[in-house]
Amino acid sequence: MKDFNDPTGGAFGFLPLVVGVALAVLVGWSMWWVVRYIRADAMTRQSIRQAVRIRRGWKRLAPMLKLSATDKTPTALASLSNTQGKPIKPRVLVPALKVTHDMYGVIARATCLPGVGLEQFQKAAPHLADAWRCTRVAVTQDKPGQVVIRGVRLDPLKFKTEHRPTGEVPDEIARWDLGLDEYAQPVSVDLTQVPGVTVAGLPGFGKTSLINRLICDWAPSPAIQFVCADGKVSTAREGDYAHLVKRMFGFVGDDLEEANALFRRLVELRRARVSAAERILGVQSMWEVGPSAAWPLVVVIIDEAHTYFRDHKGSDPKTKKLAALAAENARLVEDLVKKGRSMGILVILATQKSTGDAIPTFIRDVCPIGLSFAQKTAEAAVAALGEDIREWPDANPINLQDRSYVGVASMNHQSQPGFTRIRTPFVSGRDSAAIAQQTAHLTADPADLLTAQLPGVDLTKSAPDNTTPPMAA
Ligand SMILES: Nc1ncnc2c1ncn2[C@@H]1O[C@H](COP(=O)(O)OP(=O)(O)OP(=O)(O)O)[C@@H](O)[C@H]1O
Repeated sequence: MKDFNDPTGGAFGFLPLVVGVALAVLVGWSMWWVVRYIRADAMTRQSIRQAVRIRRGWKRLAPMLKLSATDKTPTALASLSNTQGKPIKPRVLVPALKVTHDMYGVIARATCLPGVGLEQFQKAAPHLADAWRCTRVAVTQDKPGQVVIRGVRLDPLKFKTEHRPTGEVPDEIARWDLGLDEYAQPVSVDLTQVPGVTVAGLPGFGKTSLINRLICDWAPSPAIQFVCADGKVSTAREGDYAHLVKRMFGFVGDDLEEANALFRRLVELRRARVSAAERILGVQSMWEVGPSAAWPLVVVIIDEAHTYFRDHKGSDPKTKKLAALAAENARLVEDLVKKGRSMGILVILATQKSTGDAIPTFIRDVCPIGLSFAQKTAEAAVAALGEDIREWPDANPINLQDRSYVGVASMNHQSQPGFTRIRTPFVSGRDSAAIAQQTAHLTADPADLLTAQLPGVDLTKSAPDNTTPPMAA
């Protein structure tokens, strides 16, 4: 019954209930954390403890690192309550910090303050790394008024990872998931509108595994077709692509003449597509409408590319013929890289050779994305990634020669300055074989798809750019 003499209106009657609810929430929250902690692996537990330490120490650490601001203007409340006219102490503002964790370390989000923004946090990053006991700390800004501080306790580049392809059609066409960067953030590149990619590196450091992943992730899409020239083998039954060949509409080994015929066939496909684009797609660039099963993105993989381009020196007829074939191969591949993009042709060139002629510079320089696994010399790194790598010593692939860096590559992307180091995952031969088997029925020759859509039309005649290069002597 309501007590009309109680001036609090009976509010204290609810106090036990409120306290009870608050305690229940606290116990529930603590239990949730304990369960989370117990279920986590050893590395994640360390990160949880690290995150707790960071939260606890932040109020003291921030002013020491000049990551605080002093507000000298008294608040309205302080002015009102200051009846004795004493000087009011300025307030020290500390950025609010929210910290989450993962197995490698912590991700903290801090609010900016007047005079304390991205620049100040970036300057303080080495000291934050020391105070938080991190191998490295990076500060970025993902929205105004807030910075993201990524601290890694362990070097993500040194932890081997594995990727198991799902066999599902990718959500986004032409997105290449590469792995994790040095801050354990996922790295992927958009290969739409990209004419070519180069992949270099010492033997056995992960080039093939990287390309395997691309094929396995993309193979379930009928809008993508693959073709391969592998200079390391003589037949498709040998080597790294033996199990993937089922998902390829063409394959050649180290025979220069056969490779030449394949490259010519692809250049002819490019020309036929140029003449058919308006009629079939209604636009001049495939990327305006995107690839489809009828007009698929053609991924041309040229592995051990130096086999096809290397200079053959000698005056005997056989050597002369090889030299002419190699020169023509380079011209044909240059054509594909320079003119294939808008027609939906993407060329991926891989090589373990570390000299400038492995992938001719006139081809390398038109490939906007370059990746290099370990290299032995500075010159080899330049041959793989261009002159700029000299200015980025931390990312130079000559520092990746330790076996713990098998699977780690340095990448440059023409749209961004600098280089990113990436831990790429291992893809097992068994998994890629299974994907190739499951998706083999999707394999189709893009030239046949084209003629099926325009029966009776001679696309080689109507092509505006129909001068097929002369056959090698
Ligand atoms: N991303 C990776 N993570 C861990 N280990 C890897 C990775 N990639 C490759 N490896 C290991 O290295 C071995 C060689 O890899 P891969 O065949 O991809 O090298 P490669 O650079 O293509 O060599 P080559 O130039 O001789 O063809 C693999 O069998 C595997 O044991």
